Amino acid sequence: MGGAADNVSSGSSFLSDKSAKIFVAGHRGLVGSAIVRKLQQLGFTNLLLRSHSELDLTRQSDVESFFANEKPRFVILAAAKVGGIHANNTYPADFIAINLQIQTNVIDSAYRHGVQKLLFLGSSCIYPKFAPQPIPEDALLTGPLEPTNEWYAVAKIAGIKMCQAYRIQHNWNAISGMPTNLYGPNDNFHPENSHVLPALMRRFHEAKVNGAKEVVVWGSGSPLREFLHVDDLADAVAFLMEEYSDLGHVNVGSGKEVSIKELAELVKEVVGFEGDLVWDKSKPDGTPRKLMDSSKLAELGWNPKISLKDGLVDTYKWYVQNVQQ
Ligand SMILES: NC(=O)C1=CN([C@@H]2O[C@H](COP(=O)(O)OP(=O)(O)OC[C@H]3O[C@@H](n4cnc5c(N)ncnc54)[C@H](OP(=O)(O)O)[C@@H]3O)[C@@H](O)[C@H]2O)C=CC1
Ligand SMILES: C[C@H]1O[C@H](OP(=O)(O)OP(=O)(O)OC[C@H]2O[C@@H](n3cnc4c(=O)[nH]c(N)nc43)[C@H](O)[C@@H]2O)[C@@H](O)[C@@H](O)C1=O
Repeated sequence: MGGAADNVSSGSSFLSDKSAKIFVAGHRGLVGSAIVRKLQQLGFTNLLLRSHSELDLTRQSDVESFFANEKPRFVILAAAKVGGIHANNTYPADFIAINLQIQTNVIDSAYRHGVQKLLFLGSSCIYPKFAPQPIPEDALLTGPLEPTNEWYAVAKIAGIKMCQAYRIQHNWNAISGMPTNLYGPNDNFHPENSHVLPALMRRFHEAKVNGAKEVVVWGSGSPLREFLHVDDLADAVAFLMEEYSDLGHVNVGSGKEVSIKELAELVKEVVGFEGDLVWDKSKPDGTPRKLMDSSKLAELGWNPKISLKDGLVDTYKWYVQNVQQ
């Protein structure tokens, strides 16, 4: 099959045709749902959406038939096996296998069925555990990974490299964005398998409602993390689809870091829990620090807008209206 090489030079912009067919893979998740909201705000009218039960992206022949039949013009790949430190550490086989399957099937089928441009989403965990801070894009593959999520990270690194390889060999327009830790509406609030921010929001909320005196928080509280509201990420994705078509992956962060202790205090305040924090030091801390250098994206012309405090207030409002019992 011919692939999409001709489309790289077609020159038409992402934003110029609001009737272009765009496949948003993973549209019911945290990131995919924010991207759908953003594209709808921008006026796109032809979004191609399939739930996991309608199309299992780990099934190569189903993905192949889907692309052959639907022939989307753009693809944003936000479907993945995703979880926090505990899930990554407990299900390493799922995190490496499912992610390799999804991204390999989608990227290869998209190329072979004439997709004009694809954006792959990785994660800040691709970088070495002890990378220089803030972490520049060229820190990739310069040292050992954080053991709690190396399986997921290896899959994500393979995704970046696959996009680069298809660009080099086929002149195909595949790009990669590396978001920092995200949060917002439609996050996963599972008590064990979620990321820290939704986990704490739920735990503090339930403690407040039940009149509990204390809440357990994992680890030492000292690790530093950078958080970005998912609506900012969705805005950056639309920006990259329009403005960026090159080999290197692009960091997408807020540029602001907080310790897990500071985050816990902030979530506690936003939720309105008045009890104490108890630290469970038997749980892993993970990477000590993970602040990305997002100056490449800033130089291209994009910057985040939503502060952590405002984003937390917005997310807690959403949680109370949509998730809590
Ligand atoms: N959340 C974060 O903090 C960060 C996320 N990212 C990246 O952003 C992307 C999206 O993450 P996020 O939105 O948080 O994850 P979510 O878990 O919220 O959403 C993932 C989506 O992928 C779908 N999916 C999973 N497996 C399959 C499958 N086999 N076939 C079809 N669909 C599938 C899920 O559907 P279902 O729920 O039905 O299984 C869900 O809609 C990922 O690539 C992730 O690596 C990067 C950095 C940080
Ligand atoms: C986005 C990124 O997310 C994962 O990496 P992580 O940044 O370590 O993610 P996390 O949100 O799960 O934890 C952050 C910190 O917070 C502490 N912590 C406290 N209390 C809870 C708690 O209740 N739940 C969780 N999950 N963590 C807690 C926890 O011990 C850790 O020190 C990757 O696996 C990978 O998926 C990835 O790319």
